[in-house]
Amino acid sequence: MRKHKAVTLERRDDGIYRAGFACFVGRPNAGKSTLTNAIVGQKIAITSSKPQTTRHVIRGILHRPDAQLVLVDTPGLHRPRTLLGERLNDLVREVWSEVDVIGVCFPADEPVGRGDRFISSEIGALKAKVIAVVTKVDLVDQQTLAQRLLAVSELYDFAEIVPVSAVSGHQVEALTDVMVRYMPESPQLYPDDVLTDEPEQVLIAELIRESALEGVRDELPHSIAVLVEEMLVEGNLTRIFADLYVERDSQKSIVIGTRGARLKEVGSRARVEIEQLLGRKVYLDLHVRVAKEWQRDPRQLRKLGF
Ligand SMILES: Nc1nc2c(ncn2[C@@H]2O[C@H](COP(=O)(O)OP(=O)(O)OP(=O)(O)O)[C@@H](O)[C@H]2O)c(=O)[nH]1
Repeated sequence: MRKHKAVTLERRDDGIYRAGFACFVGRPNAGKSTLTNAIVGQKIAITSSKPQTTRHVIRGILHRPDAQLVLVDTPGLHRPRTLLGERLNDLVREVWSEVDVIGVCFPADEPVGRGDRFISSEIGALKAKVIAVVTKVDLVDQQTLAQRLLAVSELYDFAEIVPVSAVSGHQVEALTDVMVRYMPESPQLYPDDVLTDEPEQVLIAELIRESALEGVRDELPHSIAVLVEEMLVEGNLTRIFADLYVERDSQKSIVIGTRGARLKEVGSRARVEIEQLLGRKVYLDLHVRVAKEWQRDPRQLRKLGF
């Protein structure tokens, strides 16, 4: 995933080392997290077929001999209905003002819509170079792709428009090349071996959250938060104690399932992922707790890391 030989040789000719920050934005489900993972080559952001599951700003770092690309993964911008929604939007704007390149993602398998127009109208006055990324091109035929590219080009004066598929890998390298081209000349920003600067606990909490969201009803995603309370390393084993917060008792029963069957599934699925992340054996202890209306309560939000 991180081999960019041909490109690297070409870049090195100009002898300039570039480094900087980039982020992908776009409507929910546009494929931002999957693309971030495809570029960095390791599962660091959380993907899900449910919209708006990426909450924390997670950075993935692409290291090349000629450049370093720091990817900042933001939650989707949306109409805020709760305090959490407002904070998420503030966070998105903060990230946008700090990056060198913004890649606006448009899923090739859906027509350009109101959400896309809204986002394109919000990115105008920033210092960053704005490029368009047409994602999931493996899902459409050439004709549909051509229509999308045209519709996207009419939305905004993008510096570039790059069609990609994070799943097949098509054009992912070309995309990183374009992004690197817009990075400023800069010394290396992070040491070679750093892939993300998110603390382990946050990544683990996100993996648990992703697992808990699988197969639940559409209204639940925003109501689940996960907090890793404790991690104990014992020889080859890491014991993790985590709390899964929901807003109402009824949601608690959904998450737990009949005689705890669902929670057990959530736990085993998450454990496999966490073991992959840590490269160690994991014992996972999950508790479901009700924090009434946590999304509207500043104290609870702070406790849960927002
Ligand atoms: N076929 C195909 N599916 C993709 C591709 N990229 C992403 N997907 C799928 O699209 C869905 C959404 O992808 P995500 O990466 O979670 O999208 P996102 O934009 O980060 O979503 P939010 O966090 O909700 O904003 C997932 O089910 C992915 O597997 C792609 O290149 N091809």
